[in-house]
Amino acid sequence: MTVLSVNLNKIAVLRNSRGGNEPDIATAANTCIDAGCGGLTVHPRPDMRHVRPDDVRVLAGLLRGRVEYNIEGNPFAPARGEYPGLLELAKEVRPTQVTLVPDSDGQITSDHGFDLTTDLPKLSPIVAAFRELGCRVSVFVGADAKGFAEAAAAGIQRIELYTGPYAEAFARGDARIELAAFADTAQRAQQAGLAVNAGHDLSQANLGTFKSAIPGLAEVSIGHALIGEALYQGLSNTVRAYLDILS
Ligand SMILES: CC(=O)[C@@H](O)[C@H](O)COP(=O)(O)O
Ligand SMILES: NCC(=O)COP(=O)(O)O
Repeated sequence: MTVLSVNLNKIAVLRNSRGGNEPDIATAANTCIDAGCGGLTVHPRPDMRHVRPDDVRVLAGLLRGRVEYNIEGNPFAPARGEYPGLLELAKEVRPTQVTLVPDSDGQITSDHGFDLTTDLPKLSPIVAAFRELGCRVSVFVGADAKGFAEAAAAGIQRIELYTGPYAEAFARGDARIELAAFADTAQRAQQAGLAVNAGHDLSQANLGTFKSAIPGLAEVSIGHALIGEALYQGLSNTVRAYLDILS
């Protein structure tokens, strides 16, 4: 069974566009949990465009003992203003999982993973710090990733496959090359003892094909497409509700 972890960043983006608290991230979280998701994901960034540190804290209280909590971010991004840094946030809220992503400042969204063959020496101490807090540690990587045995020895427990290139190829009509690369990477990671997560631009259109190609896929985190699809799938009901009020 692959866990669906719903990424709530886009709820925060919509809310932040106006200030105030609508749409409310706690209501969205409860709705996803009631619908049966196995986890919730947030990706706070120092620029505060998405989910903010206070959201991370509110969700921690709301989720505890109900579903898994996955916090994504760059562990090397320094504290800035209200953003205390990923390790400090994890110290406060003790998520189930942290997913380490090498986002640079100002990046619109995540577009690459860590290179385990060169980044492991700098990742190792921070991985140990997260493990000491009791967090499962996953590292965001691309389809060409290597160095899994060394990553496992450093305490990394999972990889998250950056599926953006797969989603693009699928949209172009032929993702066979990308799927084969991800399947090979997943198998090599699993053979080294790492579990395999995946995420970025997964959607109702492309998820089934991806899941079929990756046996043992542990978790998918999905936000952008899922929230967009929720608008389409809920829009007619909502228009009808307004018409009822006006009738
Ligand atoms: C690591 C990853 O792929 C996601 O965390 C993604 O970056 C989140 O999406 P947003 O760009 O919507 O914050
Ligand atoms: N880790 C990927 C994630 O949380 C969601 O990515 P996206 O579905 O918003 O592209």
